[in-house]
Amino acid sequence: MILMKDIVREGHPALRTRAQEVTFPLSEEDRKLASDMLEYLINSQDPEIAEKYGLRSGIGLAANQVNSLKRMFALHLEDDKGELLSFVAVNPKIVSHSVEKTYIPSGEGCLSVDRQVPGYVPRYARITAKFFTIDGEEKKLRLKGLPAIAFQHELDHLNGVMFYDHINKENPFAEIPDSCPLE
Ligand SMILES: O=C(O)C[C@@H](Cc1ccccc1)[C@H](O)SCc1ccccc1
Ligand code: NI
Repeated sequence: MILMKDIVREGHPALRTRAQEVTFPLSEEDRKLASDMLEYLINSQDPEIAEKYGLRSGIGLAANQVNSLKRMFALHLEDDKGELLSFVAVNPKIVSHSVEKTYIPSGEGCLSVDRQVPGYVPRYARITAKFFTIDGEEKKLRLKGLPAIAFQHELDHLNGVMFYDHINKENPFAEIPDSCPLE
């Protein structure tokens, strides 16, 4: 199982390196990595397991964060209708997005960042995402709200981008044009 010691932190080169596309069929190693990443998120959201193993709660985890430069990330969260979104996205892309932006008023955090970095992180409010499942099936999802934000946060990791790269350096809480805060 993935533990906090397996998650690389700021300063590790993997967090600033673009991950490489995965080829199908996935190797046994890649399938295990995908399964372990999703398992981490599920474990981290279980209070007993999280306390027992000292896991920070996460709704997303990208391969770069466990020092693997493969274009894969896991998401495990409920959408605003209470539907569970739980999958590993392989070779994910945003194929279209709204002009309107959104942001979390309390800012974003990251399992690879052991500090608070205050400020608004502008994200597209709605996205159409395409990715492959670990079995090579192509999926197309329209996301909004926290799922859309999480997808963008994780896709950033695959491109070596950290959430605070998007924060206005002059004024971290400057109004974001054409945006609506996450409810
Ligand atoms: O480090 C990661 O990639 C996991 C991030 C993902 C994330 C951050 C901000 C906004 C959306 C996703 C977080 O640690 S997950 C923790 C979390 C939990 C609930 C809501 C927001 C963030
Ligand atoms: Ni992160």
